[in-house]
Amino acid sequence: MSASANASPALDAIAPRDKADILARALPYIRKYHGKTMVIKYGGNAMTDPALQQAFAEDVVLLKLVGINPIVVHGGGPQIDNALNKVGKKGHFIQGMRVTDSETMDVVEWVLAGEVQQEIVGLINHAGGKAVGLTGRDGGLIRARKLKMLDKDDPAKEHDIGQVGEIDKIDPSVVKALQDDAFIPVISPIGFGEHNESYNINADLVASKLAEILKAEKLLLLTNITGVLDKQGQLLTDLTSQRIDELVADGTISGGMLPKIAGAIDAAKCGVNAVHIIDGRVPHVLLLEILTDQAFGTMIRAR
Ligand SMILES: Nc1ncnc2c1ncn2[C@@H]1O[C@H](COP(=O)(O)OP(=O)(O)O)[C@@H](O)[C@H]1O
Ligand SMILES: CC(=O)N[C@@H](CCC(=O)OP(=O)(O)O)C(=O)O
Repeated sequence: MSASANASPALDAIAPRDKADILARALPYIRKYHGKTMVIKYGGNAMTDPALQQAFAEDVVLLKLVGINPIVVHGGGPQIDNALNKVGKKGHFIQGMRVTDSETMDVVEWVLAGEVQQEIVGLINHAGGKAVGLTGRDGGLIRARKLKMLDKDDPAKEHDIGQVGEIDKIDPSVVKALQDDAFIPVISPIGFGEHNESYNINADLVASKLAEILKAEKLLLLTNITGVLDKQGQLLTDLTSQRIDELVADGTISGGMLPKIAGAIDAAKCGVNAVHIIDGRVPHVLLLEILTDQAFGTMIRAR
């Protein structure tokens, strides 16, 4: 494919000098982030449009080629729902986590580690990168245990949500080896337990923990909304731990945003410099977020 295959009339209309200026403005960011790790959570809801998927893959490859280390953790909630529907089952969530009986676990594994992961790997490789798909089993990456879920209104009450895991330990050696060797790891959020059983782990929580363990410079959680919204639907551009507690307590943050925000705040508290929840529906949002001064979505700060 020639470099001009992606040209658009709008881009062609920009004067050469302005084009050069736009490219040159990325230099300070490339210098700042060269050699740094960025953990990117690619949400299942953000990966439904082919043009956006291609833009995502191009961004990941470009970051790698300028010396930044992207690590992709993918979700696939809607894709799992579709597969469950085909076998006559309906997805059911409690506090943002999928209730996972053993039949559902089988579907989760083949959808995430099969269809979804391989599609992302294929797109990145087609864009010129060297992506490698992993699950938490590979190289002993994610050891997990059964999640103990307490009811958010009544902590004396416990929900049994089946084979949903919480992370026990991350061994990042396989990820480090791959990233040092010019590969781009693409990780499915599946862990293994002490009896070799599989666990379904929320992808935001995997991305957050990996960002912490890898001492990532940034954690970017790509989703299908502009960021965290208040009760009136306005974007909240900056959130602290205390404000998040209030928004969870009064029900402003719910559903899939609950594990996302929990992971984000943990990563921020554990030293990840910049944690952002951003809109994966914006084409090339990764390049815009990392290599320009454009602010996107919600930034999460420990204090
Ligand atoms: N306060 C909030 N601000 C923004 N989104 C919220 C909020 N509370 C709940 N949500 C829901 O969380 C969803 C994002 O979580 P989720 O569907 O799990 O996305 P992903 O697949 O990207 O992880 C949003 O689309 C929205 O429906
Ligand atoms: C326990 C749990 O809920 N696991 C998620 C894993 C996939 C995921 O996190 O996908 P998104 O990022 O697209 O929501 C699930 O089964 O849907």
